[in-house]
Amino acid sequence: MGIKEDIQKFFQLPLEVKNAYAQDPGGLQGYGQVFVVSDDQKLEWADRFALFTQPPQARDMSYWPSQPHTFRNCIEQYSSEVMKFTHSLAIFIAKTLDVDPELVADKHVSQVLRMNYYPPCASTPEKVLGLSPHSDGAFLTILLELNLVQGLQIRRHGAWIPVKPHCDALLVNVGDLLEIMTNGKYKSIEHRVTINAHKERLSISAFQIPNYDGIISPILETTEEKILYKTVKVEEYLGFYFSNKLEGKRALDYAKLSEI
Ligand SMILES: O=C(O)CCC(=O)C(=O)O
Ligand SMILES: [Fe+2]
Repeated sequence: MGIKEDIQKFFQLPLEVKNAYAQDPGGLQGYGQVFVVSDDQKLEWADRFALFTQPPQARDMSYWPSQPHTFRNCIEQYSSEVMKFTHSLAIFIAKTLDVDPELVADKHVSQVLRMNYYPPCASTPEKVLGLSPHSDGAFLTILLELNLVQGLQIRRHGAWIPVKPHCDALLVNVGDLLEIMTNGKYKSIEHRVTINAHKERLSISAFQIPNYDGIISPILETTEEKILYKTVKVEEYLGFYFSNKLEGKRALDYAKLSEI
């Protein structure tokens, strides 16, 4: 049994079983919604289940489901494979920037896995969103779509462009922290998820994040290069990111130096 089947089975479990892993109020881990910052906010058409998976000492096993019985194992394996993949990707990114790979090595050492279940909405699919427009606060996000239902869209020159689903491919999103670190040479991508009228959609996001107590500062290629972003504390940036409603790339304004 693989992770795709296990995620599907987990979301099919009765609500009271899933609720044994419910998020604490204000918490990020467990089963529930995300980014609920006020009572009168419009909710997203989705169920989610998030786990801190890396480094291993960050795990709280009380959130790791015992059903389906292969799930914990699958999560663990998937998590470590994605870590290896992200590491090669980060080295590749360092090469494209002509910087020492050591400089990026600690930027993706933490990982949060988030599993997303988007039920169909037969009556008014155009009136709901599975996930509001946002860019990811992470350094890199590795996304796997579990079935071939279209839903993910990216914003390009103001227009929403559907991303064709692939079940056998990993999709890589540049996150805000990579944008800051590259002084804007890699731009985080704004995206959202729409809802299908008849079919459910499932995906798993692996947010690759730097050490929580570290900092991110723009790496400059030349001394003449203008610095466009502030040096941010990772914990502070993510704290700011998670305490706000998702709103396009608004969170990144926090780190932008004003244009002169
Ligand atoms: O479900 C998807 O395709 C995207 C999920 C996503 O953007 C996220 O988890 O941040
Ligand atoms: Fe995202």
